[in-house]
Amino acid sequence: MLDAEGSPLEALDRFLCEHWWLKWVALFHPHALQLPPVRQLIHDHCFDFHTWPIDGTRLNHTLGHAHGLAALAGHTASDSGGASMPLTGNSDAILSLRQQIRKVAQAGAPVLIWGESGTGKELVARAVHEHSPRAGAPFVPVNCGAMPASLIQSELFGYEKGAFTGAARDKHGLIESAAGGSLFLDEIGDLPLDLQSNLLRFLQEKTICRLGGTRQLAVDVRVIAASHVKLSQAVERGAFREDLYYRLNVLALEVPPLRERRDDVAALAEHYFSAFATERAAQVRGFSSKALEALRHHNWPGNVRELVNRVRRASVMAEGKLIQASDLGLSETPASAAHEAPPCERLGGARNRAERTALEERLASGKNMTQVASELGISRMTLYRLMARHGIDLPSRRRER
Ligand SMILES: Nc1ncnc2c1ncn2[C@@H]1O[C@H](COP(=O)(O)OP(=O)(O)OP(=O)(O)O)[C@@H](O)[C@H]1O
Repeated sequence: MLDAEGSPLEALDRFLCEHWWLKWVALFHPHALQLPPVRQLIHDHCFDFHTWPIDGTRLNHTLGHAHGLAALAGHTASDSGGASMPLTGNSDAILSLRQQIRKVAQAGAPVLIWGESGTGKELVARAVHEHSPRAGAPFVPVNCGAMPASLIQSELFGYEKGAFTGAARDKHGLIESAAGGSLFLDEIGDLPLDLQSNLLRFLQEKTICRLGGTRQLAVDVRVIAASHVKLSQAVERGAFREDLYYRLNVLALEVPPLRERRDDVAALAEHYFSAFATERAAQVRGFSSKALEALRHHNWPGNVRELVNRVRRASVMAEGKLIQASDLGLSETPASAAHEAPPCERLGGARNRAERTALEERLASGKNMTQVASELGISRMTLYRLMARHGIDLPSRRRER
């Protein structure tokens, strides 16, 4: 329960973004509801809200309802074998992604998730489902890239007895298994063109026809699709139907690569270090600072999946109390490289510019080198070294007399 009286709403908003997977019930004084930011906060984050004085019966009802839905979501996640774990990370990119997921979850339109391999697209799809009104119904993941093209049709749409040799009885397809819930079509770009037409028909008409069948069966399923290739480019190449692309691309979510949200790396590493607690070597207590630095500077071509694998391996193989960079299969970041690497680049660049400006301003004053060095608080040797590094000439008038 929240009482926003006197709370800085921005901090509250951030807190709620970070704890987005909980179902919040707000309690306000009636006059607070006049404030647009409070109304926005309720709209963005709350399952329900109440005003003083509390109506016990209504509150009991709300809490029971919220608890019931949360329990259902928990069961669905474990039934489908998936982790109901929230997205780890507090980078601006992840905060904004969580906010978008929460909004998208409430709508009924298809969702298209784009991101490099291993960035967490499936986790995002599960999160959309678990925060949607469909949370109590199944989440059915299908990897279109991993399934032989010849099987996809019958797997997705099912078949009727006698549809082909060996079809001894009617079989529900995966779309029907997801009834009331969400169907996650991973690597949708790999779906053969003829099946793209069938999927488009399903999205338009909300009915399916089993293989070998003639009846149109109504099925209520929300489609969440994901791709690691930009589908707009696949459309240009003629590999993906343009009409299907527009149907799917109503609500688009982009999951950024890990190298663009390095602030999340340490949190993810700690998270998975704890998650592998039962299988790790008993003496291992955590990461050395050099290991954390190496993690931060690695470029993560395999994104979060690569991080999970490296941390898992290191947790098992580490011999000391602390995981070293070598246990993670990474080389230690040399001190100089640490300053050149992308996250420090901007700071390094700003520092360089400030240094050069300070040098040029002092040198322009026409004072001799001893005076300039002393005003800058450095030795004459350091001054010469810095001038050489910045390529600043040594004009004769500045030369030491
Ligand atoms: N923000 C995150 N917090 C915790 N775990 C994450 C996060 N993002 C990804 N993971 C983990 O990284 C692994 C890869 O994630 P996922 O399978 O969702 O990626 P993907 O983008 O769907 O990959 P692909 O395109 O190869 O199917 C999983 O083990 C997932 O749990």
